Amino acid sequence: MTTTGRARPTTAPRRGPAGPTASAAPALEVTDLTVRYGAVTALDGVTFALAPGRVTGLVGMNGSGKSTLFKSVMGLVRPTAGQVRVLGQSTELARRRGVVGYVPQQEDVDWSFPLSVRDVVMMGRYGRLGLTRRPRRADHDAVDAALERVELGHLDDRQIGALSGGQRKRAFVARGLAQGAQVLLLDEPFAGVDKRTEATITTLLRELAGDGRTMLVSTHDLASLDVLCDDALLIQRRILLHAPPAEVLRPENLARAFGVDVSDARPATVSAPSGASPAEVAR
Ligand SMILES: Nc1ncnc2c1ncn2[C@@H]1O[C@H](COP(=O)(O)OP(=O)(O)OP(=O)(O)O)[C@@H](O)[C@H]1O
Repeated sequence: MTTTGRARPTTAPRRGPAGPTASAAPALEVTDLTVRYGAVTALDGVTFALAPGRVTGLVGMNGSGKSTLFKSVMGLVRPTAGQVRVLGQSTELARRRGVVGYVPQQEDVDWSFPLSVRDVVMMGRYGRLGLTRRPRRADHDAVDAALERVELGHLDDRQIGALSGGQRKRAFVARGLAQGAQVLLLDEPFAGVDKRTEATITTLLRELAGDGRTMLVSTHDLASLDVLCDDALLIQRRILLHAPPAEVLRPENLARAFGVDVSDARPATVSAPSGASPAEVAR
């Protein structure tokens, strides 16, 4: 399986808003989810469902609740109200069974920690290790397969912080694969990576969706939204829109989410000279 160096895909395979898997049970179902941190309401009645095998972008300004949504799906924050089901299971069960995986934001990780790439990917197997916590043949095989899938097999002994930004993201995707995650949450996987690396990660995520995995990806890179995603969620504490990328990128919809006129955000005109996306400019 080769992903590195592939040409940038021109667009995500179109499945339409309903798609062939629309009749399948949702891979991720969020119902009336409200999360408050003291006086701050981070999420307010969030409701949506994702069908299996789709890549969905999560688009919203800073502080709109994207990370809180991810943490809720991972069972790391307790909802004030509402519920989350992953493949029909509670968040606690889904996390224990490893069916949901998380690729964190760059700044949420201590990269100086003395762990190799292989150690990080092996973490995906922790839920399956016996009392001895000693990996068995099947665990090593799963880690090898995951590393190969993301093309990091040759760097497995390297300290995790000694990887490039894009390689670090791929290492965490591999952790999710080793774990057997069917639902992957990726928190800004394109932050700080160059265009070529972005294309490599995009191709990898599209391949994983082709296998039937479901991905929710927060991104400020609006120009690439329709290359990566089948659908997008526009969020501002609540879900403003759940639609194909072209619809979400309509200036009037972006203006609702960002509170300013970001009409330059249309894909054809989005490449601002600074390289910053309109969403980043709008911060
Ligand atoms: N632990 C916390 N305690 C109090 N308030 C919090 C906490 N975590 C987040 N918030 C607040 O909740 C709101 C949503 O934050 P969240 O981190 O989910 O947004 P985000 O969309 O991920 O932002 P960004 O794009 O900057 O990562 C913000 O107003 C934030 O200040």
